[in-house]
Amino acid sequence: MEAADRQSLLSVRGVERSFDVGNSKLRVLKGIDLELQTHQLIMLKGRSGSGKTTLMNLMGGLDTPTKGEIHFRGQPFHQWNDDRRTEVRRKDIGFIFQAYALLPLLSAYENVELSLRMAKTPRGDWKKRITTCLDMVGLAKRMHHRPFELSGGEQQRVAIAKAIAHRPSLLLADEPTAELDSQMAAQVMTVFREIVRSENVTICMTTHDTTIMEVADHVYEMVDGVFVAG
Ligand SMILES: Nc1ncnc2c1ncn2[C@@H]1O[C@H](COP(=O)(O)OP(=O)(O)OP(=O)(O)O)[C@@H](O)[C@H]1O
Repeated sequence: MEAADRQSLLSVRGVERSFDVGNSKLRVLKGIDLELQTHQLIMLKGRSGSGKTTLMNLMGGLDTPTKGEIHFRGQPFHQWNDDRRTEVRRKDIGFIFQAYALLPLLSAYENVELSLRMAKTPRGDWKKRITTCLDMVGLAKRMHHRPFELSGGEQQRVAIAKAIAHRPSLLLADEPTAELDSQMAAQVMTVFREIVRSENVTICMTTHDTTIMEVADHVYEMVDGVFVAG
């Protein structure tokens, strides 16, 4: 992908986020600027507690900034109410967060189906899309297995299929390789690179793993609520 073919997807400008803790304010993000363009794989690194997850929650519209602006596809995300952000989230953003993990009683196929249902994708398109997504992550043969019948790496790949099924333009992944051994982590990264190329999606993920940072288009390093030059 040539840089000239990319377009702005998400822009974070001067973003701050504080939390009330008892009688005091905890300043977690202290002025963040970040630009995501289409067709990119971007990584956020930083020590535990530096504010990465807080930023990802803001980028995904799960939370709103105390100060600053977030524009998603040129729209003022930071000014929208919960309902409007939820609507965008269901249709145009995918998450691989612990809290959005697979439902244990549903098969891989049914887990992926769930995001199409939530995004109100026409039912007639489900089967083909679910099969395509599970195929993309190399799990077409195991689509009727439930999570407990799959390895950690396979479960994470089902989570990827689930997160991209509704064709989001942004995929946010919080530590998607943290629980995986290095071989499985490498597989997940291969899938990520492939879907950035084929699915018209931008991926922004957090990681502590320096070995996988090589495949990123850009790595932002967060230290104590601000980015430092990497
Ligand atoms: N809702 C909240 N209320 C109060 N404090 C919060 C809240 N959310 C996050 N924090 C605090 O903000 C700081 C940053 O947390 P955050 O989860 O963003 O860090 P992180 O860089 O993602 O760390 P990790 O790598 O461990 O996930 C922590 O000190 C955390 O306790």
